This record gives sequence, structure tokens and C-alpha cells, in this order.
Amino acid sequence: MLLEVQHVRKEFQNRTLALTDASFSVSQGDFVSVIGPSGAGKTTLFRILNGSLRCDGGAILVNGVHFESADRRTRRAIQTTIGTIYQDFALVENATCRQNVLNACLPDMAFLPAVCGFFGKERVAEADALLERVGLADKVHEPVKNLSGGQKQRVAIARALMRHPALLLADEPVASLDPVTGRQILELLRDIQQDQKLTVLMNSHNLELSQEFSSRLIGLNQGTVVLDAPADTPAKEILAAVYHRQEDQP
Ligand SMILES: Nc1ncnc2c1ncn2[C@@H]1O[C@H](COP(=O)(O)OP(=O)(O)OP(=O)(O)O)[C@@H](O)[C@H]1O
Repeated sequence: MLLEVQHVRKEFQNRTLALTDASFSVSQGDFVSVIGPSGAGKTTLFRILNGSLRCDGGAILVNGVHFESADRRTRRAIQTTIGTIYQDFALVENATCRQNVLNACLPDMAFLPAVCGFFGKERVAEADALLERVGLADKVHEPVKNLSGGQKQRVAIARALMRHPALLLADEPVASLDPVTGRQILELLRDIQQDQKLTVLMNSHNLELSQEFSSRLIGLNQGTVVLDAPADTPAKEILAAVYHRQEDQP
């Protein structure tokens, strides 16, 4: 999946200009982190990329197809190739791990099987295999509410993979986790990314982890891309380019 973000602009109704001119591209199989101070526009960018928010200007191309101006059908088809995991996991707490992973299939199912929860043997087997892949083979029937934060993020990763995404958006995936668990989740994400040649775009406040796990950094400040550099760029250069005020530094 090749993702091109070209001069994207977003102004909210209250006239906040969250994105002024964001441009960058991501090649297939890349692990790229978007960094920047609070309010830089990172979440807004991710919401536009996962289709939950429209931009006001510019273009987003997914494998050469215009995403933001596509008709509903094309937009939906592109959206199925994009998975998202969130800081707060966004799981159904009372449902089991298996059920949460299977829920990823609901948008593609006919009304009756979806309402009756009839997913079929193949989907169930795939959900269980994904739970095994993320290290939760023994938690298939466990309600999510009984899991730790790290285990919940593993379920969320399995749910995202259930839709066979080409691009995975990871929106602050380890912000709610302790440092050891956060690192384990990023190691898992990197293993999966490398196995499946998945493209990962991560939004993170943690510069050290972004540098360790990604190959490239995109720095946003006041809605504009102010850095597009290899992840091993010296931290001093990154801080100077992206975090203009000392109090914003991570
Ligand atoms: N729904 C909204 N309506 C109005 N303004 C908004 C809305 N969502 C975000 N903003 C504003 O847009 C700007 C960018 O916000 P955004 O959440 O994208 O930043 P961020 O880089 O993700 O910040 P953080 O790291 O603190 O999560 C901020 O000034 C924010 O107040």
C-alpha cells in the first residue's frame, strides 16, 4: 500500500486550523511514526486517514486512488484496507476476545447473519488463529473486561488483522500501557508488520519508542509537516525541528 498525503487541510467549525498543509508519503511495508507536540494535528490526521473525518483541502491517495473525493463504494473499499488500533482499545468489554475479533467482520456481512452473530466456521477459526498469533490462545473465551491493558491491545491488533489491512493506523497504541508492556506491544506490531509486509503509521508522544520501532519520522507542528527524516536522526535535531517550545518537548 502506498499512501500519499498531499497538502491536506482541516479547519474545524470553531475555526481551529488543525491541519494547514500536511504532505508526506508512506511506502508499502514501512513503519512510520507521526510525532509532534500536543495540538499539532496528529489525531486529526489519523481521523481523516481512517475515514471518520473529512478534510477541507488537499488529497489523500491510497495506491493512486483519491480517497477523500471517491464515491461511497470506492471509499468503503479503500477503508477495508485500513485498520486502526487506539490508545483506549475500543473493544466491547463484556464480549469475549473471540467475539471482539469477529466483530471486525460485521460491516462485510449480510444483515441476518450479522444480527444473529452467525460468523461461520472459517471466520471463527481465523479469529482463533489471530488470537494465537498475538499470544492469547488461552483467552479466546475470556471476556475482555478480565484482561490487562496489554492483553486488550493484543485483542485490538487481532481484530484489526481480521480485516486483512494493508495499512495499520496505530493511534497512540501504547500510551495507556506501562513501559515494559508498551515495548512488548510494539515488538509484536513490528513482528507482524515484517511478516505480513504491512504498512504501519503510528501516532506517538514517545520519541524514544518512535525512533526505536519506526524507520521514518514525520514531524507535525501547527498542522504542517516540519520534519520527514530517518528514525535514526539525532534526537537533538528532531527536537529542534519539531518541538519549537521547550515545554512541548517529550
Ligand atoms: N472536533 C474538534 N473541534 C474543534 N477543534 C478541534 C477538534 N478536534 C481537534 N481540534 C483542535 O485541532 C487541533 C489539533 O488537534 P489534534 O487532536 O489533532 O492534535 P494532536 O496532535 O493529536 O494533539 P495531542 O497530542 O494532544 O492528542 C487542536 O488545536 C485541537 O484543539
